[in-house]
Amino acid sequence: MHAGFEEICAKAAAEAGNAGHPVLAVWREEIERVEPLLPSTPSRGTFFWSSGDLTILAMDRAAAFPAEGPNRFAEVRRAWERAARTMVGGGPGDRATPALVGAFSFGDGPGSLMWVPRVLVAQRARGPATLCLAARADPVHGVEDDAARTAWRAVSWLANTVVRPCPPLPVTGAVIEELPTAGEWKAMVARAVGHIEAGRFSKVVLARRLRVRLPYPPDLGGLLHTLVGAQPGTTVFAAGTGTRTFAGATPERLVAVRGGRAETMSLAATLPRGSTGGDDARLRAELLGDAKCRREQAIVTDMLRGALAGVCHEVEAPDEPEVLDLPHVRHLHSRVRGRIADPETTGVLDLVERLHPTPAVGGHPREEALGWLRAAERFDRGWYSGPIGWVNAGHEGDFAVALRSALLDGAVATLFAGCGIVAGSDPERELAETWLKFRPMLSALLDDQGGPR
Ligand SMILES: C=C(O[C@H]1C=CC=C(C(=O)O)[C@@H]1O)C(=O)O
Repeated sequence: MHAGFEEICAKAAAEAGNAGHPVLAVWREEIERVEPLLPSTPSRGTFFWSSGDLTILAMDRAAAFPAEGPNRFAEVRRAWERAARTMVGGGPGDRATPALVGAFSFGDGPGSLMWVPRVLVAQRARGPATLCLAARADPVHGVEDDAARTAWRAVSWLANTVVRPCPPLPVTGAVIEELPTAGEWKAMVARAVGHIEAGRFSKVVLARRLRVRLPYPPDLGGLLHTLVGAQPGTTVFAAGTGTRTFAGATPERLVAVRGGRAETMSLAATLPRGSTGGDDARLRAELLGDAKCRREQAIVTDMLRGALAGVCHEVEAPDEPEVLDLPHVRHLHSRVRGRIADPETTGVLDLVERLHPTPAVGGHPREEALGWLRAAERFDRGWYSGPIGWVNAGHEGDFAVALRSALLDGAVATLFAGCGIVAGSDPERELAETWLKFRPMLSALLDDQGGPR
C-alpha cells in the first residue's frame, strides 16, 4: 500500500506543479473487514455512516469544501467536479467507493462542509472492506502530508478502531433543559396554526432543543454502537468538526443516486408505538386513516414528485402511503423514484439542491413557511434537519436528512426535534411528539432503557 500510494502522490504533485492548481491523489484497495467499524476518539474530520448494508468510517481531511448561502450545493458540486476530474486515482479497490463526505446546514448560514477524508473505510454487510487513502498535492509545496505517514496513520488508526465499544452504563446526575420551555413552544405551535388557518402557508415544521449536561463526555463509539443496535431502520451518522461532533439516527433519506436512478422518500406524520399488541395495531390503523396525517404526508409526496420530475423520467410514487415502524414512533412514508434524464450532468448533489428543504423539515409553500420559521424558531438549526451523506467520484451517493440528532460538545449534548404543523394541530400533542423524537438519542446518552416519556 505504501509504495502504490506514494507513487500516485508523486504523480499528483507533478501534475499539480504543471497545472498550477491542487490535485488529489486517491488510493483504493481491499482490506479485511473491520469489526466493529466505529470511531475510537473523535477527530477533525470524523465521519460515520451506517445505512442499509453500508458502513463508512473516515478520519481527517485531505481536502475540504466549505460553503454557505443558497448556492452552497452548487458550489460544492462544482468544486468536487473539478477535484474528481483532475484526481490521480490508483489501487485495485472499487472506484465507486464513497470519496467525499460531510453535511450541509439546514439554512443559508455558514457551516456546510464536505470533505475528502485522508483515511476512509467502507464496507457492505458481506465481503471485504475498501480502504481509501487520500492526499492533496499543492502546486508549490507538493503533497501536504508525507504519504508514508498517512498510510502509517491509517494502519495504526485501524488497529485502534477495533476496540470494543464501552458497555453502556446508566448515567446519573444529567441536567436537562428545554429550549424553549414547553409553554413557550406550545404558544409557537398555536401561532403557527393561526397562520395556517389564515391561509399564510399550509404546513410548517417547528423544532425545539433539549440541552443535556452529562457528568462526563459520552463515548462516541459506544453511542453509535448503541444507536445502530437500538434503532433498526434508521441511518446512524456522525460528523466531527474537531471539538464538536454531530450524531444521530434518522429514519429519513433525502436522496440516493445509483446506476442512473434517483430515490427519495416522503416521510411525515407521527404516532407513538402502542404498549400492547392490540394498542399498537389500533395506532397503526389510526395513522393510516387519519385525514390530518394523510394531508401532512401528501404535501411532502407532491413536492418530491414535482422536484424529481424536473430531472427524471418515469417518476413513480405510490398512491397509498405505507407505515414505517420504528422502536418509539411510526410514520407514514412513500418511496418516490425516477430515472435520471441526463446522469452526466445530474449527480446526487444536484438532487440534494432540488429537494432540500422538503416540507418534512421546512414547510409549504416553502418560502412563506421558511420566512415565518426563521423569525419564530429563534435558533440556528446548524446541521439538524440538513442533508448529511456521501458522494463518489462518479457523482453517485446517498444523503439522509439529519433528524433525531444531537450536537455533542464535551459533556454537553444539544438534542433537536421538530414537528410538522398543519391545520388542526394540537400544541399539547405536538409537544409530546417532540419527546418521542428526543427519546432514541436521550436513551442512548443516558442508557436509561426508557420507553417514551
Ligand atoms: C422534523 C422531524 O421529523 C419529520 C419527519 C417525520 C415526521 C415528522 C412529523 O410527524 O412531524 C417531521 O416532518 C424531526 O424528527 O425532528
